[in-house]
Amino acid sequence: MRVAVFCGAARPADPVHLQEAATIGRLLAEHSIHIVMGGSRLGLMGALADAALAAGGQVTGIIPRPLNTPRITHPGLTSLETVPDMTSRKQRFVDLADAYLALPGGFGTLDELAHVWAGAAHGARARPVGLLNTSGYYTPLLTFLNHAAAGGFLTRHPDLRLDELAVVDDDPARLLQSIAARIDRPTATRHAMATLHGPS
Ligand SMILES: CC(C)=CCNc1ncnc2c1ncn2[C@@H]1O[C@H](COP(=O)(O)O)[C@@H](O)[C@H]1O
Repeated sequence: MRVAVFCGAARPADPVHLQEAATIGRLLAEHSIHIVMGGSRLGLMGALADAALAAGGQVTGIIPRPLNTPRITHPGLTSLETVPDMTSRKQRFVDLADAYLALPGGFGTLDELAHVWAGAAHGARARPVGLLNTSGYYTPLLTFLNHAAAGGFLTRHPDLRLDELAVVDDDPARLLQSIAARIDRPTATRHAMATLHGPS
């Protein structure tokens, strides 16, 4: 089972975001969930990958060729795929992932989230999306999405419900548990993720 993780490449103002990225990386690795991510050593991406690899996890980086430099690319990933550009990378995330997780991030993270939401809105097979809402980071975005839904802008696909867009939690283990409950995949994987308990 693979989870695509979207998260910031920048150094966050509050180091709690790096700690939470590391916690998510470790939890995914401990439950043998293969991580697919942007492939960078920078920011939350680096913290997540370092922790997952230290816990024996599998981490695949998908990196656009122009960004594949020693300064940017994580040197220890279990596999690295280069793609021509950012657009191809977003498609690879969709091709590979059984679920998506967004940690705090900037335009790149928002772009990746919007890509999967837009796909679901236009009828692509919906897969669970989790938002790690550390310190309420995503609360303003959720307020905006409710505003957009109230304005009638998110309902192009008749089956799309706003509460299905994302599972939101500020606790990494609880978030992963909620995602696990929604994954339309083999029971063994669901069972592995369902053993996640509480913050650690
Ligand atoms: C110095 C420089 C150009 C660093 C950028 N280095 C990057 N390396 C790998 N993936 C990235 C990079 N920047 C953005 N991304 C993608 O966009 C997201 C992060 O962008 P952001 O920091 O949220 O906006 C990640 O999920 C990743 O898939």
